[in-house]
Amino acid sequence: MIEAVGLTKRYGDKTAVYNLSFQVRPGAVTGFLGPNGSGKSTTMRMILGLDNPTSGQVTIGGYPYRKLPNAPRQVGALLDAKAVHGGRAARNHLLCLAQLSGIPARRVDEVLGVVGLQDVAKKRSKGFSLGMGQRLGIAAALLGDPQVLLFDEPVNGLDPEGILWVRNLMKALAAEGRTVFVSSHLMSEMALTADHLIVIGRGQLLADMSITDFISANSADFARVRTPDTEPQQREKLSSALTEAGGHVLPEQDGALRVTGLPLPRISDIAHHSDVRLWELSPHQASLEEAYMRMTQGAVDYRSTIDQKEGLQQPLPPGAQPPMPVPGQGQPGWYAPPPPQQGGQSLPMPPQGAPVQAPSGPYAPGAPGAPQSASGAGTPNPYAQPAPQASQGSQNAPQPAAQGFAPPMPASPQAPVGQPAAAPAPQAPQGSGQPGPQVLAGQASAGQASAAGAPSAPQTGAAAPSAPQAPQGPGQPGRQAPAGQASAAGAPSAPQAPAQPAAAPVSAAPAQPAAAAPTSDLTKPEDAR
Ligand SMILES: Nc1ncnc2c1ncn2[C@@H]1O[C@H](COP(=O)(O)OP(=O)(O)OP(=O)(O)O)[C@@H](O)[C@H]1O
Repeated sequence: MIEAVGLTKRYGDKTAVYNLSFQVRPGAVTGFLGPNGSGKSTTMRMILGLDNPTSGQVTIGGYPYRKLPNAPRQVGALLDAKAVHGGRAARNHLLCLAQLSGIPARRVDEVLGVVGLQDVAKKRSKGFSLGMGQRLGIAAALLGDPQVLLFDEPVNGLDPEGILWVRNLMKALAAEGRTVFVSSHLMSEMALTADHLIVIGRGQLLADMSITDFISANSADFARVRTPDTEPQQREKLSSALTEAGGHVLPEQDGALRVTGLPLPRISDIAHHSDVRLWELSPHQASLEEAYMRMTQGAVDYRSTIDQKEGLQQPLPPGAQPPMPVPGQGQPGWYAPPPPQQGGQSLPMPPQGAPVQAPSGPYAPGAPGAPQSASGAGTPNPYAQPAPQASQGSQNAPQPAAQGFAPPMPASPQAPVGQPAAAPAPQAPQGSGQPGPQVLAGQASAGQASAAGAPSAPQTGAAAPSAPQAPQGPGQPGRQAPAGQASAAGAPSAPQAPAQPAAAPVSAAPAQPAAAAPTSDLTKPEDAR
């Protein structure tokens, strides 16, 4: 299990992650979502010990990554598929990583087969397509047959078949009882892959719940009603009748009506009593994408100047006033109103200028049963800056609710974090200038090139150079070394982290290994080479 408590990361005056607390449990695929720049990669880097938290902590199986014995055998990661030595053949690349971790060479061929790169194993990776690079990165993550896997945008660049393969692979890995944490911007893919979601916006926790709960909490069922296209007056008549009955009616682009607030049988009765014929009356639920957009749109930092949130809002008829939010149903104009219990206040984000509110949710510091934040709680909320004057409205500024058709945000869209912060000067390496553990970034599961004579360390997925982490000292295996199995008791077959905190897996007992999943036996020390 991965557990973050009060995790905060600042780069100079830029707060990338703020007071983040969550758990990623074994036996499930946990999706990690958030708009661009919301702090996903930074969080993943902190999980992998590639960045130090400014405050708070994150552990894997109860240990910070750097203190995990034989981490490459316990944790595999794909952060940046391009973080490979391009001049090295795919197989040799994996072989280097395997050697650093004491993984038998035969495992290299296994994972090459698993990712479908066996035919190009001897080709240099610099000639690889984006998708082939992703596959190589996934192979590296699987190399140590780890119990915990992190993937940052794993389907990036993959063709449909590759996407399907990754989806099945993630599910199979989770079904084996592994912890699978995966970020993606592809909502449709997440909807098909993830069991649980952690959503962040501007570095703060927005949601931590099952995918079904997330959709129902951020959307609501609605009905599509269609009257004969040839009789527009029927549509008007029905629209009035439904509104009179307490429904909320919005026009769909194809001429249908989107009705919320009334059950289908009631809509049918009203149509019948109004003597209106129906061509369609169908129930609908918002998609994950709609729910996600609805939740996060106020936390989007980077938005096109021509983006009018098209598709999220119904255009207002000429001269019409924006509808008022409906208590218990949120703001009309969105795909669907929020569920009554949410009252349109689904984002646990602090109001502008308000005192710091720790993220709510089951794992929020201070919540019953929640781990206490080591620090971070009580620190000033970096987002609680004075709101800009309306006249200064920046493109990045979240749209305040006063704009009528903005979605029902919680107390406030945050004051804008502002432009992307210039990267602060990278911190001085604390070590001797060796390529630090960040060389593992691309494939953190296994030692990356440093010890294998590879060129300078590839950085993680983040654009800005993260501070080189202190090497753990010459000769110290750290994450690069193939140290014995984590459980140290010489039981390498059990890649469970020691002192696993008691936390029930989300899903039941691990299922049977799936065919696609790596199942090689890395348990015998003598197998290591
Ligand atoms: N090394 C760094 N120095 C300075 N700022 C950084 C650094 N790394 C990340 N940031 C900033 O922290 C914020 C979060 O970045 P991060 O890469 O974690 O976001 P993300 O959610 O992964 O974004 P995306 O979806 O675009 O990949 C951004 O504003 C980014 O500019």
